[in-house]
Amino acid sequence: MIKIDQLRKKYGKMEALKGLSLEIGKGTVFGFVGPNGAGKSTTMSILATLLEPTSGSAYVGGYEVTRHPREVRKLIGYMPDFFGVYDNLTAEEYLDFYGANYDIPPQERRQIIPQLLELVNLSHKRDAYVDSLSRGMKQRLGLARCLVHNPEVLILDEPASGLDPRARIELREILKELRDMGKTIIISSHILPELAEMCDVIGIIEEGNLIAFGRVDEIYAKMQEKRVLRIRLLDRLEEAVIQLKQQPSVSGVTREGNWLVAGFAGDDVQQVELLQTLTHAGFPVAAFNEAEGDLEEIFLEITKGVGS
Ligand SMILES: Nc1ncnc2c1ncn2[C@@H]1O[C@H](COP(=O)(O)OP(=O)(O)OP(=O)(O)O)[C@@H](O)[C@H]1O
Repeated sequence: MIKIDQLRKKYGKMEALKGLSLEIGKGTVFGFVGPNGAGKSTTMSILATLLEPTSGSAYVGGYEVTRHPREVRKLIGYMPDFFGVYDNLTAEEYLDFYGANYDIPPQERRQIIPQLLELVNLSHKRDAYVDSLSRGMKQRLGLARCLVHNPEVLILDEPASGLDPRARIELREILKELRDMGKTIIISSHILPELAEMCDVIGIIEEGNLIAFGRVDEIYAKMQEKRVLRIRLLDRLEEAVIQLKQQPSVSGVTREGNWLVAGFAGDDVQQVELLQTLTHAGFPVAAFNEAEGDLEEIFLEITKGVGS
């Protein structure tokens, strides 16, 4: 659905994109991760036909963005990271205004707008002025705005930034609904775990280069292989080290005071079995838990070099 090929963008001497290439299939939720200034907004603006690349090409639904901007605009809904101010418009008027911009006839708009407000949980704010809405509500209204012409692709630039946890959950639920409707979604953030929950595929961009690209389920499968267990014993630590080293799922046992730290390649059932083995052998286990995996580190490790 989306193809980016050797995309470069220079702002004066500054090269914001240095030959970015990637492909996103139809119906995929793609998470675009990178620190501030990495080039996410630049890439998204090019896809949204608002910015010309210096060289390279980008396609949406088979249309090259610089050669067929009109066709591309019909296919996409774009939500920038900043909103303008709309002093005198209510939520409903705001959507109506954008619907009219897309030449949707008034009668059709009267049908679509209540549905959109319902989708983004803003039916009760239909007559509220846009400026009076909370940040989370404005984000949801912005999302409704990109949907007025029922686009196949959504390009959302940092939609979760500045939202409180509850507003983030609401946004995530709406994105799930949109994914179920078969939309292809590109969503950016500088926080990987935030995106991993709602995306199928993730790409990491740094200083205008794509440094990693991969499926989220593959990353989680890799995380399973790299689990770390922390076990606290009241006594008999050296004996327990020997016992643990005999288990095929355990590797690299080290001792930190009363704690044993062990690499573990197994599922939850095998983890329970390991605990049972220790307690049946009479070891005084006071604590048995799993250390949090570093998603970012594992992701980079398994997808290193992609795009370079
Ligand atoms: N209009 C512009 N003129 C000059 N430089 C720009 C312009 N827009 C962006 N840049 C620079 O290009 C680089 C990439 O910026 P971009 O906004 O694409 O990054 P980003 O990953 O979206 O970051 P953020 O999360 O901060 O939006 C940055 O160094 C930025 O300062």
